[in-house]
Amino acid sequence: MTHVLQLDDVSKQFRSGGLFSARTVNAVKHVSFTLDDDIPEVFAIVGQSGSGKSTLANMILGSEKPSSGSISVLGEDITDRRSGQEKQRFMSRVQPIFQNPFEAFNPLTRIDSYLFSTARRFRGARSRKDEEALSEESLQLVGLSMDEVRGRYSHELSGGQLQRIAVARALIPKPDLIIADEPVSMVDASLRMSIVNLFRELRDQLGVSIIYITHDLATAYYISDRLIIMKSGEIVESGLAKEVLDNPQHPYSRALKEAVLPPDPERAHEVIRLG
Ligand SMILES: Nc1ncnc2c1ncn2[C@@H]1O[C@H](COP(=O)(O)OP(=O)(O)OP(=O)(O)O)[C@@H](O)[C@H]1O
Repeated sequence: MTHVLQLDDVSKQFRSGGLFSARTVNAVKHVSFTLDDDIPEVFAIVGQSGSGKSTLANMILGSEKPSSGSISVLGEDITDRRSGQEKQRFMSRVQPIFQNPFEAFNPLTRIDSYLFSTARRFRGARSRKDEEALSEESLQLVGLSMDEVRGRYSHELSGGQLQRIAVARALIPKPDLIIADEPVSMVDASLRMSIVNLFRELRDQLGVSIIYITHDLATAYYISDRLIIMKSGEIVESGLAKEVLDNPQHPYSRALKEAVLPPDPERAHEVIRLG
């Protein structure tokens, strides 16, 4: 069986401070987990600020190198990718969605040009007609259309629309895995559920796996199949979302659940709607 993603005993240390006050931060400690190729899923990484979620995401995206351990995507170890071609192939398989859509899109650049350049780079589009067709196909998957996006700039669209466009852009290369790092924290509370629900729809329609990184246990419980809970760089609990949240074992997971979920977790979505 191939794995979409396999992390094996991954750790990351950062050294910070000056020459005489240097200290080591253990941002990620001995993290292992696997996402199987034949079972697309929404996999949540949950933890509070500083728990190591973004460092983990950056290592999976290849922008940080693990200090130890290995990461492989579809059976290929990503830590020793060399050529530009290999990098390009990897990027088409693993696509990111960032936290702040207003920062992800330059205010002076038309939004459609991000879609068009992704279509050229990853799908070999040669004409405007091809770029439009591939962009339209992806926008339709997120409930938008080229007519709503064509010629517009980021300030003319809402945070929710921009984040949907970011998802559409990430879908153009036909990735196997999407890494969404706090994708709804900058989006209006009333729109959050519709965006996170989109991840489940994409899992079912396209068979793409999604790593949903969040500090928000309620949305994670509501949309993910499996989750891991991180604290100080370590996984303190992992398993099927429902089983972990219905019966948390670690004191930290229990405290987190009590802090954010109503007594009846089936009603988690009500809390989310209230924001
Ligand atoms: N480049 C870096 N240099 C030094 N320390 C870092 C660096 N990046 C992260 N850290 C430290 O590693 C730890 C984990 O940070 P990380 O950003 O991964 O956590 P997080 O769970 O994503 O938090 P947040 O939600 O606030 O981004 C923190 O103590 C952070 O200060």
